Amino acid sequence: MTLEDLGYNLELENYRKDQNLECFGVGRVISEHKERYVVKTPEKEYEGEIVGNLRFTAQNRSDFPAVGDWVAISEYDNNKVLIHSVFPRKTIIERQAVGKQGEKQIIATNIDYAFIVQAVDRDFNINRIERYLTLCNTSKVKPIIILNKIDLINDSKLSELVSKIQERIKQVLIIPISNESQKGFEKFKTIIEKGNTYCLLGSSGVGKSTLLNNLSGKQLMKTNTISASTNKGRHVTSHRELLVLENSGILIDNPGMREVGIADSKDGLEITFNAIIELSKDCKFKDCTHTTEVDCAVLKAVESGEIDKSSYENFLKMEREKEHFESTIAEARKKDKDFGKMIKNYKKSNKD
Ligand SMILES: Nc1nc2c(ncn2[C@@H]2O[C@H](COP(=O)(O)OP(=O)(O)OP(=O)(O)O)[C@@H](O)[C@H]2O)c(=O)[nH]1
Ligand SMILES: [Zn+2]
Repeated sequence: MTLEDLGYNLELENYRKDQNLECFGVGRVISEHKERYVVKTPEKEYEGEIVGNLRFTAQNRSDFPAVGDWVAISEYDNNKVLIHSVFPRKTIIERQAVGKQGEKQIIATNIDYAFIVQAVDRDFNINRIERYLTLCNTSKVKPIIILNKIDLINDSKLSELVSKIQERIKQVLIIPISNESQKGFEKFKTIIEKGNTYCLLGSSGVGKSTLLNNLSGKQLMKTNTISASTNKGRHVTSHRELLVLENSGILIDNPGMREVGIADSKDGLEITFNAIIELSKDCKFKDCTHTTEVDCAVLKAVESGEIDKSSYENFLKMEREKEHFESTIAEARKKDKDFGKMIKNYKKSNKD
């Protein structure tokens, strides 16, 4: 295995030279739990710890290493390294931090492509695909739609579903597959390229773990088909969150990725709902909400069928969520500021 197999490239190497990091080794973070990292190099997997300087200069959580990061390291014990710095990230997938309104948490970095996995049975829902697409657009990760479990339907039903998606989502590759019958896998495997990093997005039960096992050629993730326990259908997550696939490519799959929603998606929404955004320039009012206004170009297009009604409703829903999210950030910032002011006044009054 080489560093390139792990996704290393010339751009990263140039950065390393520019920053005079050549005295350090290079590795990729493959898991993180409470500031304990596992760093992978072509030779080994190390336990990683960040150096004090990195901790002290960190402005916030996102300056700490995350799964997918390239880091400058030095070995200090047989299986241990110190992490000195984090290389610039090409892409970032993040979500709202649990319990912390308006704060973000990085789930993974440097992902090139996301497989948006959806099953053709009960799970099939184009709104949900749009949701994940928006996340991809926000994160600058390129999307590919994987339609799974096609063994459950016939070919004509499949082409019906594919054209339904294509009506609303243009220019995204759709690959129908079945883990069960292995149909579609040959084509699927050809799009996975060496040096590229992928992730799996999709709701619970669509077959992500099964797919991962199929791609890795090993049983890495336990899928529970029969489970007597209370948490039925839950898999046991293996320790490695980044793995090098059998033939080529790197796949990141961690618990956070499975719970990801939409965080800050302004630009993302604009790309996903490009047609709506374009039309809204023709609305009579600049601040048109496209709900009740007269001479609203968007509403007109929905009426005439030019814009899909469900796509429009999904757009409004995501806009509302985004606004809510942005106002919680603004509130949190204001609180911080007020607190800062209070401290300042306090210090001042103590001086006087
Ligand atoms: N018929 C059929 N069933 C499948 C296919 N792929 C996966 N399954 C089944 O779907 C169920 C859920 O699969 P998982 O791989 O655990 O789904 P997951 O997306 O990892 O779900 P979480 O672990 O909850 O996120 C299991 O019972 C699988 O055996 C398929 O191609 N066809
Ligand atoms: Zn409008």
